[in-house]
Amino acid sequence: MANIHTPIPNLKLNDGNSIPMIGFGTGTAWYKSGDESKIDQVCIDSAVSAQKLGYYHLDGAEVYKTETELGTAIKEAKIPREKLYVTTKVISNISDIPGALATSLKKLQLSYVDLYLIHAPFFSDSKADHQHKWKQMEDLKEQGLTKSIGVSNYFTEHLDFIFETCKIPPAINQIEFHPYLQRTELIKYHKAKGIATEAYGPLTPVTKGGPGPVDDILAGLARKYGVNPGEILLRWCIDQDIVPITTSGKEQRLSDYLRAMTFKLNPKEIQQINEAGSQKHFRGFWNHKLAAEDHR
Ligand SMILES: NC(=O)C1=CN([C@@H]2O[C@H](COP(=O)(O)OP(=O)(O)OC[C@H]3O[C@@H](n4cnc5c(N)ncnc54)[C@H](O)[C@@H]3O)[C@@H](O)[C@H]2O)C=CC1
Ligand SMILES: O=CCc1c[nH]c2ccccc12
Repeated sequence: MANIHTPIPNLKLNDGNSIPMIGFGTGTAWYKSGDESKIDQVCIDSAVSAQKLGYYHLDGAEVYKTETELGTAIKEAKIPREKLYVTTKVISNISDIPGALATSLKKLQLSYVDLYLIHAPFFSDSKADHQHKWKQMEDLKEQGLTKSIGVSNYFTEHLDFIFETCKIPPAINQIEFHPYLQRTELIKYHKAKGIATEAYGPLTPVTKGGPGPVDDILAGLARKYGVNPGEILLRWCIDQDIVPITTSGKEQRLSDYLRAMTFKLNPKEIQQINEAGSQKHFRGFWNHKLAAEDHR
C-alpha cells in the first residue's frame, strides 16, 4: 500500500508559498444537493483516511456543502495544522466575499486557509466587478485569513481583467484538465504570467470520458510502471507541473493514486498521451458556461 511514507512533491507558487502536488477533493463524489446540515459520515471517514495515507492537501468549497465534514475530519485526523494545505472556494456568497470566508472558516474550524479561490468567473458581470472582487481577495490575504489567493474556471480574458489592477496576482487557476481537455492556450498563458495550474477531473479518461483514444497508451504505460491507468493520468499532470485534485471513498484507490509519486513519465510518453488525447474532446463540468471556450 502506498502511504504517508510515499513523499509527495511540492510546487512553489508565485507568492512564495508551496502546494503539495496532489489534492483530495470534497466536491463531486461528496457534493450535497440537499440539506447541508445532514452530516455525511462517509465523507468525514474518507477525508480522515486520506489524511492518514498522507493526503495533506484538501480541496473544499462552500457550494459542496461539505466544509463541516472537512473540518470534522481535520480535527479527527490530528495532523498538525502547519502540515496541512486546505483550500476552499467562494461562489454561493460571492456578493460578500469576506463574509463567505468567515463562514467557511467557522465550518472548517480553522483560523486561516492555505488557498482561497473564486470558484468561477460567471458571477461577475463587468470588468470592474471582477476587479472589485479580486481586491476583496487581496484584502483577505493581507489580513492573514488565507495564505494564497486564486481563481477557478477562469479564461484568459478574466485573468487579463485582474492583471490590469491587481496588487497581488492570482497564485492558481483551478481548471478541468485531462488528455481530452488539454487547454493548451490557457496553460501557456498561466506559464507566461507565473500562475500555477490545478487540474480537477484528472481521471476523466478512465471514468466518465472513456472509452477513448488514450486507453491503449495508458494501458501500456500502466504495465510498464506497474500501476493503474489512473496513476498514469495523475503523473501526466505532475510531470507538466500541474497539481491534480482527485478523490475517492475507497481507501485502496486513494492508496493506489499515491503510486503516481513513485515513477516519472519521459517527454516522449507525455507527448504520446497529448497526441492521442487531442483526438477526442470531452468536458465533464460547467458545460453550459464553458463550451464557448472549448476550441481556444
Ligand atoms: N473548481 C471546480 O469547478 C471543480 C473542482 N473539483 C474538485 O476536484 C475534485 C476531484 O474531481 P473529480 O472529477 O472527482 O476527480 P477525478 O477525475 O480524479 O475523479 C475521481 C473519481 O473517479 C473515480 N475513479 C477513480 N478511478 C476509477 C476507475 N478506475 N474507474 C471508475 N471510477 C474511478 C473515483 O472513485 C472518484 O469518484 C472534487 O472533489 C473537487 O474538490 C471538481 C470539479 C469542479
Ligand atoms: O466544483 C465543481 C463541481 C461542483 C460540484 N457541485 C457543484 C455545485 C455548484 C457548482 C459546482 C459544483
